[in-house]
Amino acid sequence: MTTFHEKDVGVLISEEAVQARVKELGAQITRDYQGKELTLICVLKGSAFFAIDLARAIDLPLTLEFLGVASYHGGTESTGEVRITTDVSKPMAGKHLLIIEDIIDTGLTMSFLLENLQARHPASVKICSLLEKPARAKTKVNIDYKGFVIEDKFVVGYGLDYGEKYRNLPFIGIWKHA
Ligand SMILES: O=P(O)(O)OC[C@H]1O[C@H](OP(=O)(O)OP(=O)(O)O)[C@H](O)[C@@H]1O
Ligand code: HPA
Ligand SMILES: [Mg+2]
Repeated sequence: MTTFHEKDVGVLISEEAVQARVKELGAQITRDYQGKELTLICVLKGSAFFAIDLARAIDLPLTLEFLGVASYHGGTESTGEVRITTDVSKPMAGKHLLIIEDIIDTGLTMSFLLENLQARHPASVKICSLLEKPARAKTKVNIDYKGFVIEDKFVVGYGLDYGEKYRNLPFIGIWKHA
């Protein structure tokens, strides 16, 4: 049992609930992309755990790409400046892209990603996010595959960090000191 977090983090969405929802999303994506060549864009670092679990829940021959961006720099507020830290390994032209995110909070990261990827002339771009926090939205993002809508709390776990910590918790938790 992991217990290091208990003073600082309370459970919001259990490991079981997260895993059940990942399986449902995987089944839905499998149905929707039949006959298409799917490329999953795992947005580092936050979506790494979700993207890997989701990839295993999709019954299709897919390609996995990693794209690193950062704007929170370990804190609880977006700096508003999104930077690419690692780019994908191949041209994205003509591909069916599904961007995988852990959370859409202000929406600034996803707006940046959409604009950046659309400029590479893919066949299609859709969005899959495990979490949406609508209370903080600064720009409207249409999420094609959504895991859970959450309240206006800073969350950690299952890829999400505070100061680079807590990504390895298997559940979504609320950071108690924000
Ligand atoms: O909707 P937004 O307000 O833009 O917030 C969402 C983004 O912020 C987090 O990334 P972060 O910049 O913390 O980098 P990380 O994934 O490496 O933690 C998260 O993983 C999303 O990518
Ligand atoms: O609530 C959050 N937690 C961790 N990282 C984040 N990045 C955007 N929102 C969050
Ligand atoms: Mg972060």
